[in-house]
Amino acid sequence: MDTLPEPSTPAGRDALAALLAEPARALVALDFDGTLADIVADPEQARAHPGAVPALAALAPHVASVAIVTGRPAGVAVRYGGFAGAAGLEHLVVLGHYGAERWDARSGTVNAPAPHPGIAAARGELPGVLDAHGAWRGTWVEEKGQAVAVHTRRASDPEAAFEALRAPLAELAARHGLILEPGRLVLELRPPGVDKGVALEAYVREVGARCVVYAGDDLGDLPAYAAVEKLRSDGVPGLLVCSGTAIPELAEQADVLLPGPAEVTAFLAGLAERIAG
Ligand SMILES: O=P(O)(O)OC[C@H]1O[C@H](O[C@H]2O[C@H](CO)[C@@H](O)[C@H](O)[C@H]2O)[C@H](O)[C@@H](O)[C@@H]1O
Repeated sequence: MDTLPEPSTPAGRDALAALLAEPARALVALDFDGTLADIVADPEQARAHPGAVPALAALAPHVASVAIVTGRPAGVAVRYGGFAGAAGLEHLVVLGHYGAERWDARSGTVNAPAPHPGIAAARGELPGVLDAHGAWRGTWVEEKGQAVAVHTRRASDPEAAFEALRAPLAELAARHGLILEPGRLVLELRPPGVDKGVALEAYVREVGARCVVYAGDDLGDLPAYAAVEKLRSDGVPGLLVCSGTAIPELAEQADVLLPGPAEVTAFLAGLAERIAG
């Protein structure tokens, strides 16, 4: 990316200017699937764009921190991202399970809470609930450890399966003290208590960032966007980047709208280049 895209809003332009003026005080936080990795039919085949690690590694030494904030288990995002042991990413942090888990490149370890008992109970009932509501051909269950997700992308009618399963899965989640987290053709049953907004705000405080960039593509990124809006109202400049237009609410709020992970990667590389001069 020879020239950085001009943010479409005054707040976005202020944030980009603040970042370029004082990069050492900035946090750059990114979602994984759909933002750094292309959306693919099989979630186990998702991998970071080949330019993502080099771009993040070029940027990281210039900013206060680079973090991945994902709905994936932290260890899975580290593996699919190719983040472990990457030169330049020695301080990378991955906040997984919407912030409930954390992997630190410094230690190479994942910190995770005790599993919520509702997950095992809901998992046990899930096949019966799926059967009772159409047993959509091609529906796939992702075992996430701290959560369980029902994917409809490969169902015979992905949107219809998503809509048909939404209410029964919300009911199953509620019965076991869980919440239903909807995403791009995925319905996830997970413990309550944390979201990407809570995680982002806490991490901003931890690193003392005075400027934030957040990039995302999905419904689960809306709380992070809201956290950036709140930080802005507290005087911390924030730049909202959206990858793709799958979620119109996100695209409409963004200061910078990019087509997908290839362009997000180019944007990160462009930032690094501009900062390095
Ligand atoms: O917070 P994220 O990093 O964006 O993770 C959100 C969910 O991403 C994955 O599902 C999505 O990507 C899959 C692979 O491209 C795609 O097949 C699926 O339709 C998408 O919803 C992942 O499987 C989930 O566990 C994450 O919560």
